[in-house]
Amino acid sequence: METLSEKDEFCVAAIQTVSSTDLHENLEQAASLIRQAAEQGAQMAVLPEYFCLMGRRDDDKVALRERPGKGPIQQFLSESARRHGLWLVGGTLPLESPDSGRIYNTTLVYDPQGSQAARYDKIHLFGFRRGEEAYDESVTIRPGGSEPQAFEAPCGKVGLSICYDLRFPELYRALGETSLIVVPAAFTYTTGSAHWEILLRARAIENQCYVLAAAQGGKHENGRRTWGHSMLIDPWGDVLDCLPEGPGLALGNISRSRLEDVRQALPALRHRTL
Ligand SMILES: NC(=O)CC(=O)C(=O)O
Repeated sequence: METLSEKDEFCVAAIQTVSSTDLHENLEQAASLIRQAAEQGAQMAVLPEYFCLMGRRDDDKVALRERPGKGPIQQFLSESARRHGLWLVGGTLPLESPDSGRIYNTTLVYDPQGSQAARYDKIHLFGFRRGEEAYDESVTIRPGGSEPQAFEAPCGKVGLSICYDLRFPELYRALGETSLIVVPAAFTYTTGSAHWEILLRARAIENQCYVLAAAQGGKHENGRRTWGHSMLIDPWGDVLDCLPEGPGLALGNISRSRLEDVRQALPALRHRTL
């Protein structure tokens, strides 16, 4: 495996989708964007939360649940990683849980050979109520255990998190030092316009690492509107690329020397006392 010490830059892409209520249509959209990412040199691609379904009802995703290691969504992810020879952080998909009416909202990671390299079940479940807008993920989703999850890639350690997790900085501290944090997400238009970029940049600055966030972004068939603004942020907190709305990519390089420069100039990670 070629690592960053041999070659300083590792190209990553956040894929933004506007997913519909149709699984096959969504997989086709994802397939085309993964191909575009690979053609533009991405060695790792991240899909957004719920890339395979933005259902009309909250429990539509429960009907789509798969057993670990089995099912069309997992097959699609594994084959896509292998076909394009890239690391694929598979957004989220519904995996069965011990509860009858609830699923895990899970990120699976595949290596360039198509083998599963990591699994993370969303820990923090979104709840929001204001005016007509109301969300309560805990009705259909069982929270994951409190263990943070990461995997090793050629760019170094990659920490996993999903959407609403972004509001809980203790999760990222618990991951330890990472080169990159990935955030598949589907932030609402309301909360995203207020908080999304600030939260992402804060996580990059306080953990002195790259943050790659892949979002849903646009008006969905189910009436929802998501904020989009998929982006790559560097360890100084600068936004390297951002896609405001619509399907597409935010793309850029992870550089070991940039990570080291920021950590050396401002050794905040070493100054922690708690
Ligand atoms: N949709 C989410 O899980 C989170 C969100 O929109 C927010 O935190 O705001």
